[in-house]
Amino acid sequence: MSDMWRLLKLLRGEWRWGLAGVGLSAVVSLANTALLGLSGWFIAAMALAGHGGPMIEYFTPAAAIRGLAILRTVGRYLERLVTHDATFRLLTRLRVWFYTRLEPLAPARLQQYRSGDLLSRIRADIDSLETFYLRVFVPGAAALIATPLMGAFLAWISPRVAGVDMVGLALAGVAVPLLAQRLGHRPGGEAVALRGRLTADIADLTRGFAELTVDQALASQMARCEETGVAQLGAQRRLAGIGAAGSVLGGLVAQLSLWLVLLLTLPLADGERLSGPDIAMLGLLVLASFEITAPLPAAFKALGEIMAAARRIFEIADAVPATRDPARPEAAPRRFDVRVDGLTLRYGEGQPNVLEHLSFHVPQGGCLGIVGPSGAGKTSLLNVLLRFLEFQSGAVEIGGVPLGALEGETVRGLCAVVAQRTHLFNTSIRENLLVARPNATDAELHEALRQAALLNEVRAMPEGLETIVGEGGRNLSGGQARRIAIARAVLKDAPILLLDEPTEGLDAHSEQAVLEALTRLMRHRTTLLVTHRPQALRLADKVLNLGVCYGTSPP
Ligand SMILES: Nc1ncnc2c1ncn2[C@@H]1O[C@H](COP(=O)(O)OP(=O)(O)OP(=O)(O)O)[C@@H](O)[C@H]1O
Repeated sequence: MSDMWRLLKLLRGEWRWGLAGVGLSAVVSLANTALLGLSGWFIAAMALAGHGGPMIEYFTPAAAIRGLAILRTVGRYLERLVTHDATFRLLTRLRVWFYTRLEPLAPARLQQYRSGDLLSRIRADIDSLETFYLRVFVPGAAALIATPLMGAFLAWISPRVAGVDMVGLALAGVAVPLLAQRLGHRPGGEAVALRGRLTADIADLTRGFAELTVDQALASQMARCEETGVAQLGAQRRLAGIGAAGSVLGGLVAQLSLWLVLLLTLPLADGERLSGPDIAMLGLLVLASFEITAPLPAAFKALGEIMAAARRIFEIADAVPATRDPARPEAAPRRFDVRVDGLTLRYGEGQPNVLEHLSFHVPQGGCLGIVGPSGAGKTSLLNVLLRFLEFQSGAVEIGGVPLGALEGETVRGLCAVVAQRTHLFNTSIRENLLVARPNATDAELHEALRQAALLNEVRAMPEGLETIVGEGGRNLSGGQARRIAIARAVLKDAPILLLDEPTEGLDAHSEQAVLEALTRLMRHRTTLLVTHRPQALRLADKVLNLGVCYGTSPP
């Protein structure tokens, strides 16, 4: 119930549109029911008049029928317009809300999620929440408004007919939907979880296509995707079956109510307490009134799926970011030496310390090489400096200002990163460079490429700066991708450089080109260089061996 309440609260921002949609939906349902009832009465009355029965004045009912038909058509059009507009507004609001919750979690708190699963939450799960408004909230609230009005009108003509209709509507609008919701709870949850798993499996398949092909594991990964797909299809099929059974049951209740109303009212016709046309009208009113509750079984069947999607969204939205910005942040420092004093870091309660009592000082413009075995905490240290991770004890300062007193954005604005893996977007070299400085001129881009020792190679490409780098930069060599990262760092012109294995995986020739570019880049910048390559380590003034410290300044 608390998840449902939170979902309703998310609608709050669009409550005017929401209420307009509900109001229009209720009006359309009532107009439709009245149209059918009145038409039945009119046809029956006209038929009786044609057979010598009482004469009727037909202008008024004929005009009312036309009016109701117009109201129904225009109302339905407006209802679609308003509810769909409200849905798009809601989707925009939800996606922005979710993104603002998601962003501070990256990267530390999102590492536990598979990227495909996250994508599924951002896209498909949010779409499921949209269903909550269109398929659950609007028809449910419209039924709550229209049903009492319908009951009051019928009770005015015949309390017994009203009683039958209300019992029928309670069965079709409450009991059947609740049953559908109960039955749909499990397959709905399964369908959402399987959808996330399938997206993640497919993302793994496409990303790791080359490796899977080489290791002859493509068939097994595809079989895995197919297995998940089949399971998801099974859950969807069960849900569709429940929805269909709900509709059938609702229809059955409507038909039974009609028969019951006829059984109750036909004897009254003899006593002339109800005319023949009145009976036709009552029967059709009762039958048409079930249109109000018709969408509810399918909607409630979808509730399990919707709530499972909501829980997946709330799980991310409620996660606490790894670092919090201070309430009163300090201004960016003017000096850029880095001091670490007694730093201890672990990834969670009960987890071992990754870094323990670590101390060093890198003077402004100096370069500290960092070495250590795999798992020693080199990347974790860089992530602390980027304010991606909070540490347990000790002090970290940039230019004498404690890291915790600065906003994450400020800290990251002071740092440029060149890592082993450069994220390249599947677009032109120009766009990939503009990430670092969106308003850079062509001359600045060329200068950055020159400093990164990449200008001649880009000029030799037929498309030059407009060359598309391909998915994950696959049209470029590893060395070229690394030098794009260096060109980005040049464009960013940040005073602190964090280099994480910048020459790893490169051949001797590419390594030399990257090292020359790095030497230029590091001039006048404070650098922390994580590497185990002897060539790269020569760039460092001092070396810190995580585990064994030597050559570092005293804290
Ligand atoms: N998100 C995380 N949650 C829990 N433990 C983590 C997380 N990230 C890293 N670790 C652990 O922290 C330790 C240090 O990892 P880190 O990646 O910093 O080491 P590293 O020295 O950079 O290793 P490598 O040279 O292999 O990249 C490892 O034991 C690793 O398993």
